[in-house]
Amino acid sequence: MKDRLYLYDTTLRDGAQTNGVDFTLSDKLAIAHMLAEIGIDYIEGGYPGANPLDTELFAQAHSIGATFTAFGMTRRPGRSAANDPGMAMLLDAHADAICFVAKTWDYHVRVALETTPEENLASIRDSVAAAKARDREVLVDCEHFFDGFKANPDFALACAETAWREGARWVVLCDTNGGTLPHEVERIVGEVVKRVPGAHVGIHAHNDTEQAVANSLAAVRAGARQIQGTLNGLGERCGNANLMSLIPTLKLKPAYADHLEIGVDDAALGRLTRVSRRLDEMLNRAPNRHAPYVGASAFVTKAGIHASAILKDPATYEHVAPEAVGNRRDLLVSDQGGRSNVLAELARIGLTVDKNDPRIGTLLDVVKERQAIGYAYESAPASFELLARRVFGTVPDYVEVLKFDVNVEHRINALNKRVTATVAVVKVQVGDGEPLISAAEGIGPVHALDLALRKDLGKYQEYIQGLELTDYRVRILDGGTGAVTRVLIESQDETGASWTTVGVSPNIIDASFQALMDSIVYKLVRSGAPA
Ligand SMILES: CC(=O)SCCNC(=O)CCNC(=O)[C@H](O)C(C)(C)COP(=O)(O)OP(=O)(O)OC[C@H]1O[C@@H](n2cnc3c(N)ncnc32)[C@H](O)[C@@H]1OP(=O)(O)O
Ligand SMILES: CC(=O)C(=O)O
Repeated sequence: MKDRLYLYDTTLRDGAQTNGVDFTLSDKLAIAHMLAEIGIDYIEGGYPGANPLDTELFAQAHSIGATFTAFGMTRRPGRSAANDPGMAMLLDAHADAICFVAKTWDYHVRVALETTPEENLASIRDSVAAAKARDREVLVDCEHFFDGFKANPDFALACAETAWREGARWVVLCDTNGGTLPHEVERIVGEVVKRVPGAHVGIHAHNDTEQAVANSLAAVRAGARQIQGTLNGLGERCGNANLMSLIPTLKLKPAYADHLEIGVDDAALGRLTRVSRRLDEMLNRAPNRHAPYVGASAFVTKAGIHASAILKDPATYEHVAPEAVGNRRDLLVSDQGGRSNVLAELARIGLTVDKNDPRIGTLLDVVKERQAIGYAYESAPASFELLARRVFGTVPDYVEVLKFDVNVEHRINALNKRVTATVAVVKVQVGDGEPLISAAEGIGPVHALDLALRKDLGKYQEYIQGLELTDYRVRILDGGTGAVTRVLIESQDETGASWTTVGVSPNIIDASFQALMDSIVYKLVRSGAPA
């Protein structure tokens, strides 16, 4: 029989304290449903009464499917629970549970609360009793517990024990300032569980030494049975324990999975990567590619020696299977790779090639030469695909660019306003016909060039109608022989497919033009345009 370990999500409360994060009400509702769907036991919605959004959330969020929890502080010193407006908001909120934050460090009681240790203990007692009287499940977040324990263990333990004896189901030990180390957490939680049963002890770790996940696991090793954390590690300052790392660890690592059970099933585990990306999308943040388990690079290898072994058996260089968390494996082609990376990439793009084909070596040499002058094929798979298809002779000569010209003019117009006008002209040869000349005005040189290029490609025009440039990134590189510019362009088409191409040149317009041309030719190849 496995021990049940409970997961408590505080994305909507501590996560809302993240610098740069501002949830809307619909974000909060969507996140709450997403958390319930993956099997999180407790969802802390926010702090009713602290702001109109959180108050409204508790009016609207019903039947979430997890224990929906309201957060707030214990009664203020010198007031009764019945006469504390903050407590009243908390007790009136439509929540299944109430989580009180309580002081447990005597220094904080003196300096921040400006009261006595006895009054703090009374405040914990009264607050828990008031919530119990309203039939709520009660949790007490013991703020600064670890720092408090180091300064005055008797007082910190008295606070935790008071909460427990008054009927709190959970006494949650908080590493509020995030400075405690795993061996300290394990030792201190070990002391707490002698006084409060581990089945009622939780951990709330902040990530200020990047050990919030390790600290949470250390607490579990010492007997704690609730972990508080957030999606993608959101939270005050450096964040909270990242549930996207904790959940797979608890599910997939025998040290935990063999004796502990969480509410997340295997199917939900397989949706974790999607959940993580969805949160970033809502927050308009670029996902952390290097996030453990769910990051885009978590199961990607550039190294040739690794790729060669992975092709034989992925377990050689993977600690868990990417599919378990809904992620995927990728072997990239770059200057760090060998024939195995190239073969894997050729298979991915659907080019069937004998593994002894000498052109594999040729392609690898070209990639390495071009990476040395600034190309980055691992970031521009569409340009790699074109390069590979050209080496294997499968890209038709669709379009030949005979000339292009960009003119940027800055002037004062008839209304006495300063204006900058950019015009690009492109001359291309398509098949045997007359050369085609197109001009376009854009908001900048690359925009103008893009518009002119795509204005008239003769018989290929119909294939590129839905093509759109969606991102443009420039980096100046110093390769030792003077600065060169690397341009990465992301494009999208009417099917929603997107791809990235690269151009490199000492001249930014030239680099952009190469990336634009690769994007167009890639689209023609994708669309199966005839030669
Ligand atoms: C470790 C954590 O993350 S705890 C959660 C922190 N999150 C937040 O603070 C976000 C939401 N907070 C808020 O919107 C506001 O701070 C409110 C509405 C809660 C309170 O606002 P205000 O009444 O204006 O008080 P203010 O924020 O200035 O100060 C907090 C007060 O609570 C008191 N307090 C702090 N913790 C506790 C506690 N655990 N129990 C009782 N009182 C407490 C402080 O001593 C201070 O009292 P004072 O005004 O007499 O000095
Ligand atoms: C409660 C809380 O967020 C903390 O102590 O860090």
